Amino acid sequence: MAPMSTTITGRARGGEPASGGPADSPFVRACRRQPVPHTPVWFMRQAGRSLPEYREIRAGIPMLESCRRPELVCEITMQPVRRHGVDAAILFSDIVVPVAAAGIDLDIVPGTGPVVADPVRTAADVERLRPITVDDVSFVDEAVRLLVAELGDTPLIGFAGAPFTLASYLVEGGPSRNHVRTKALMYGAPEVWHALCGRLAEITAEFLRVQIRAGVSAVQLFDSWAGALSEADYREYVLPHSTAVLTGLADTGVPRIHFGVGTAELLGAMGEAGADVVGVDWRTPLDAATVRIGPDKAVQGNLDPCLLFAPWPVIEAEVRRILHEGQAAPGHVFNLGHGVLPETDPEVLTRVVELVHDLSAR
Ligand SMILES: Cc1c2[nH]c(c1CCC(=O)O)Cc1[nH]c(c(CCC(=O)O)c1C)Cc1[nH]c(c(CCC(=O)O)c1C)Cc1[nH]c(c(C)c1CCC(=O)O)C2
Repeated sequence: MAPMSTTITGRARGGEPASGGPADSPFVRACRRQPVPHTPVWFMRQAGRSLPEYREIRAGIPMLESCRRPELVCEITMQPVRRHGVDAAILFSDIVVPVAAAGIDLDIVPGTGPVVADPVRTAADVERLRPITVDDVSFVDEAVRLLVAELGDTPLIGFAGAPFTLASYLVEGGPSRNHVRTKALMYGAPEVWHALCGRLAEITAEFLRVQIRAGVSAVQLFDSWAGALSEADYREYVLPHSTAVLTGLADTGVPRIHFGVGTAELLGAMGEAGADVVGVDWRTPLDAATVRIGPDKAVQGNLDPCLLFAPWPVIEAEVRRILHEGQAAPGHVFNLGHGVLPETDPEVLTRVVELVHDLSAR
């Protein structure tokens, strides 16, 4: 990793790629559907419990507290970059960080996920979500600035949770299998639902703008649980809010990635929300996904995270297949179809990075 010796000048503005720097990296170029020297690769949840160095440095520090310490965020974000040689870093944070900053009392419980003390289910509850400014998440601003200086030519991905996925945690009060209460609110009190998602869209957009102003090279909007919806309901209840977030960032010129799980039927609609890149899970081959998404967007994915537990020849064959199918798209960022599982052998991840680079070298 080349240390950064001068000020950052390589970042793209207004969609014009500068030469050198992260804006000219294979990852950002692939997002923009430009020619690349090799297919770039990173992994969702690459920073986390699969790494012994992560478990060591996090020991005794609660998750949300870790997200609020810029030096620690910087170190955890760097760990997978150093170890695996991935083409992008992703900020160590969580989708509920801006919601906590907006005034919602919540915690991230190990082995469970986000837990909300008083779930949001009425119009009065929605009022508890106040808008955020950079001052509410100054630790994120600081962490991104530290990272951009340390990463040099390696791009940093900022991220946020999309309104539906955030709303699901807020309405259910925690992780949910069927999103029953969320859907009950959506169908039963659509005006409350839209007010909630409208506020979440504003918070999310500001959270992403803070990261963009601090220097991230791309952003990913995680709508992890959108696959629970039919396309018709997605279009009616979710798409307007995700569109507000993504199209609201168009003026920044920073590539936008939009990802969800189980979204085979939603890929076209998710692309319409204003993404440059659509993330695809392992259920849909990338060539089929490209037909649904259209020829003007790149794709990201889509190795099944469970495949990393298979014998190496099986993994190798799958990586080859995905690289081949990814050629149907105008740009391909190699990734998993969802996050790295905590039990994953990190050495396998490193080998996958090498393999993707070797097989795709042009
Ligand atoms: C749904 C969602 C959440 N958080 C996130 C999503 C969207 C992505 C997805 O679909 O997986 C996003 C997220 N959360 C985290 C990142 C860090 C960056 C990365 O390396 O990808 C990112 C991008 C760190 C984290 N966020 C969390 C951890 C684990 C906390 C720990 O290490 O103790 C990490 C590394 C906690 C968390 N936070 C959440 C869950 C479901 C969990 C796991 C709970 C558990 O199994 O312990 C909510």
